[in-house]
Amino acid sequence: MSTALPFSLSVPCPFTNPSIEQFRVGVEAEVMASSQTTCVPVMPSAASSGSKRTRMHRLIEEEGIVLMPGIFDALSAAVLQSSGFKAGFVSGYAVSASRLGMPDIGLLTPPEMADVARAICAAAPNVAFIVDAVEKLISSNGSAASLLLTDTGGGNALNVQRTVKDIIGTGAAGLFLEDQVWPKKCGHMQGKQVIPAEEHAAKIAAAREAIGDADFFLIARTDARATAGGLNEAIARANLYMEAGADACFVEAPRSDDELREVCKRTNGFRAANMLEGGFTPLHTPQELKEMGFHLIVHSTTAVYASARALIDILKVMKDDGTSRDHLHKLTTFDEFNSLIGLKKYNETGARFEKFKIPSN
Ligand SMILES: C[C@@](O)(CC(=O)O)C(=O)O
Ligand SMILES: [Mg+2]
Repeated sequence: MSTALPFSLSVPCPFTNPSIEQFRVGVEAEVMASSQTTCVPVMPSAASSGSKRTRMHRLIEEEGIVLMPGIFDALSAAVLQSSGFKAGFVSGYAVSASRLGMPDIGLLTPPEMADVARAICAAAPNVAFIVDAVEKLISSNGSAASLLLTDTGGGNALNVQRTVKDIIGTGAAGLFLEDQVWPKKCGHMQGKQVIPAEEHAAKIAAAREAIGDADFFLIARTDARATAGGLNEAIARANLYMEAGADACFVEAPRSDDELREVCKRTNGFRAANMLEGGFTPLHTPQELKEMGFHLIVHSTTAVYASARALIDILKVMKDDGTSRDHLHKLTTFDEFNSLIGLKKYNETGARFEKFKIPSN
């Protein structure tokens, strides 16, 4: 069985053998070497990730840190755009809930996610969206059998390339690609497992190749913090994925401010953080995260939780009172809502073509 990576690493790297034991030895060596470094938030360049400058690179340069609230359908995307956000996150957690009414445990399929992402990008064309890629692996639980399957079939790279091209086709500005074993779970749930680091690095390299010249930003996520290797392994993985061609890394679910700082101190390139209410990671403002050394923030669940809260509350009113008339302040008005979804613009467009109507006598 071949163990070579389909790309070359610019620094000596311990991660070329699929034995997870040897991977851990490499992680420990990296920890020893990196413990000498200090935390200085620096702005990486597009060139440092080996990719070209994209919409997302420009936003990071302009804003210093980019806040991307998670949204889940065309309406929430329209609200995001009208609120003045330049970037947003198409959250797998929230789409799974809104499209399927199901939890974020790997039930959403790639075409369902691409379909939602397409509607979102069309509804909010001024916003740069990062899509939480849904991407099923052929098999990947770290066992010899699964490695053999993926090595001989090369299926993961092909599936990743198809996913990436599908998401580029939706009009999105980038995606998250994560290293969880399928079926994946929300990063703040228990019982997560990750595929071998080399396998995910190969997927990142395959994604980079599929992106080609497209204006598209690749964020490599690792969920290894939740596994036996802990934060050290997660950091080593993030750096490996950056070497493989990611534009930014995302260490999911650090458990304290110290861990957030450690991620910034020891990972290379642009960094993303996830502020999930009720999750493992302490919540911070963009300024606080910027000072730590982050460049991108997803607030994955805020909008879907707020929507659910609003629906629960108003539907209780309806159940109890049978009318909304004493609670209109909790609703948008008729005019406000129509304007949100662009009625005026559609009416104007329609009017421009009315001259072609047959005159009535
Ligand atoms: C970011 C996330 O993947 C949630 C998570 O796993 O923490 C999402 O789908 O919004
Ligand atoms: Mg997700």
